[in-house]
Amino acid sequence: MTELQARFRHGWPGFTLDVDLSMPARGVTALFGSSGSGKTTLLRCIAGLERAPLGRLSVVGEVWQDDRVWVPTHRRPLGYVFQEASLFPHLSVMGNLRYGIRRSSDGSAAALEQAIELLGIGHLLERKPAHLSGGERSRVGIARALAVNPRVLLMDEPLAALDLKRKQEILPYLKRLHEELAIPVLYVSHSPDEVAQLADHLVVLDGGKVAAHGPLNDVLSRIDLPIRLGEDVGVAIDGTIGAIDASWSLARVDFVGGQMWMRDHGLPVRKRVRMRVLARDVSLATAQPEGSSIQNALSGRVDAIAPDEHPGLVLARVAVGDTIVISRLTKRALDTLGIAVGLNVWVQIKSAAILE
Ligand SMILES: Nc1ncnc2c1ncn2[C@@H]1O[C@H](COP(=O)(O)OP(=O)(O)OP(=O)(O)O)[C@@H](O)[C@H]1O
Repeated sequence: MTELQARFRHGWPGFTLDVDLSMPARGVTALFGSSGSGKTTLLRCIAGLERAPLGRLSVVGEVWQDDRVWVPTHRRPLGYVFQEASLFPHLSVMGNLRYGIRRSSDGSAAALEQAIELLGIGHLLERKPAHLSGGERSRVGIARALAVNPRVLLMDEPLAALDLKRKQEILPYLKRLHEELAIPVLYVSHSPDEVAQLADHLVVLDGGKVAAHGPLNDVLSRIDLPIRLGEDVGVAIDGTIGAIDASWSLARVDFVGGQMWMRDHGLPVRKRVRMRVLARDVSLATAQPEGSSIQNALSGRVDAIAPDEHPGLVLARVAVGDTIVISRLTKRALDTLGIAVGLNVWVQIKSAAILE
């Protein structure tokens, strides 16, 4: 058994968390859902801060809860990162990191060193928390959680308290965690953008239940989910930089089923990238577009159509080879062009963001 398996039924009057999930043993699983959907309650059950009767939890082969076993929180080798990193003001950064380790049996000098390196805080070790920026404090908070050499890292909206600039500053470090940590990371977020940048897997919670669960793009490309992302509906496509056209400052991203030209961000050929393609930036045509300023036209087939939040709009799911994109179009366009499931169409992608 190599993954994280969690089965809990737990709640209060008016709310029940009712989940039975298997999450991968490494990589970032994002827990996404509206306020009150049970994301924090699920993390707290995993941490042992809530005790769901008849619950079952095993983390990478080790049982932390079942009918007979209950490992108390302080014996669970886990890191928990909250919105606000509550550091001890009288201790230096190093003192704060060491304090976390002393309380755990699993912390090791190697884990501490790796955490300091991963979060890029080596130059801050002697500082007191009062002399750190919000972003630096968050990085120290994450390093402290990692220094105990956890078997799972739980992160509850670690960026929520930061402004946009600080978020941008810290995201590269979170991406490194995603690439370099060999443990499962459960990451609660309200932000579809953050989820698209960081997650490999996505769990969508709705009213305490799992509305969808699976590899990131399988879930993002579902257009039938009750939870709607509004302007943020879209997919994340993994690919590699296939070529650079220096004369036009463009980079070609190759993915399963096609290629797209995008603005060149100086990334080298063969670099793996993730593209975020929002449904509002994707239009459909029934004939191959000519004389269009939109350079990325891909041939695909409509495989589902669903209503959008707005009564005048619909979402169409299109398979471009093995890659799914979503287009948001008006009902009138759908009707006029005769777009229906099974129709071959041209997909025009006006813009896409490269998420390294
Ligand atoms: N100890 C508690 N006693 C009673 N109700 C609680 C308790 N903890 C949470 N709740 C309720 O359970 C529901 C789920 O809360 P939870 O914090 O898990 O949601 P969430 O998805 O993390 O929300 P948010 O995104 O706002 O943080 C909410 O309705 C909340 O008010």
